[in-house]
Amino acid sequence: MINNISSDVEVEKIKYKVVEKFVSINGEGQKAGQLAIFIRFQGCNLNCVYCDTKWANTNETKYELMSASQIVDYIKSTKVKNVTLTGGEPLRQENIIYLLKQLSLLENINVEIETNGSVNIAEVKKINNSPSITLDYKLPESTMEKYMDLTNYEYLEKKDTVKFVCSSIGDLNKAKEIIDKYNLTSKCKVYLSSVFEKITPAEIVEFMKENNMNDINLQLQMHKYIWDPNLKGV
Ligand SMILES: C[S@@+](CC[C@H](N)C(=O)[O-])C[C@H]1O[C@@H](n2cnc3c(N)ncnc32)[C@H](O)[C@@H]1O
Ligand SMILES: Nc1nc2[nH]cc(C(=O)O)c2c(=O)[nH]1
Ligand code: SF4
Ligand SMILES: [Mg+2]
Repeated sequence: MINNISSDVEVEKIKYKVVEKFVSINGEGQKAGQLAIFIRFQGCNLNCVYCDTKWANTNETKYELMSASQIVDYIKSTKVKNVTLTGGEPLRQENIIYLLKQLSLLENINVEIETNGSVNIAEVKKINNSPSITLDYKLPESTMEKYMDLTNYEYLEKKDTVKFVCSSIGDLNKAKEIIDKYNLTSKCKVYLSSVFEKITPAEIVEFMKENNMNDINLQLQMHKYIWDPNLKGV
């Protein structure tokens, strides 16, 4: 994290590793169906079995080094008002808090971060006009459950989302247990999503009906239905 940034020159030296940036419709989350700018950062501290962006996580991946002001200029050039920061794991980018502060100053721009649930969000929440957070809880079949930082649930606000990406009925049972234990529906939005081609949306709906899961949203990754699910940049 960078403290006491003293000059514009110093600030321009801070660079973020961007593996792709594009405009599409948001296929996920509270702004699903709306135009959004995607900034995808390189590298991740986890390795989920189902990860659909493993290519972004390797050291060999080509990336563009962008300063906060270059990212801001790109955002302004698109004339699109929703921004999704994703990856990889965006909150593992060095000095990401500085970028988030710059983005929080932009008028009429709505910023959200997709984060994996293992990184503490306390510093993000200290920012005025902080971005909304979509916080994954990595379920057993991801093999990454042991890394979840459950202290993050103290900071959740109505504008945030906890998302459970499910591969099986076992995962759904675990999601329900966590939702109930932390009373998540009273704190923020709660989404259930399917690992593409591992469990059908119909099976998730059946589970929701059987378990009276009110105040919870089923989420489909819309972009994977619109385009080839393996296509980058959409
Ligand atoms: C690629 S991740 C990047 C952000 C962050 N690392 C995370 O895991 O939240 C963005 C979102 O895609 C979800 N995702 C990744 N692979 C998926 C798949 N095969 N099916 C459904 N969702 C997937 C993740 O769970 C996460 O919610
Ligand atoms: N269209 C589209 N919507 C998305 N919403 C979240 C995405 C992500 O990879 O985090 C994503 C993505 O990759 N594409
Ligand atoms: S945390 Fe996100 S980017 Fe990292 S491996 Fe899991 S799904 Fe992929
Ligand atoms: Mg994606």
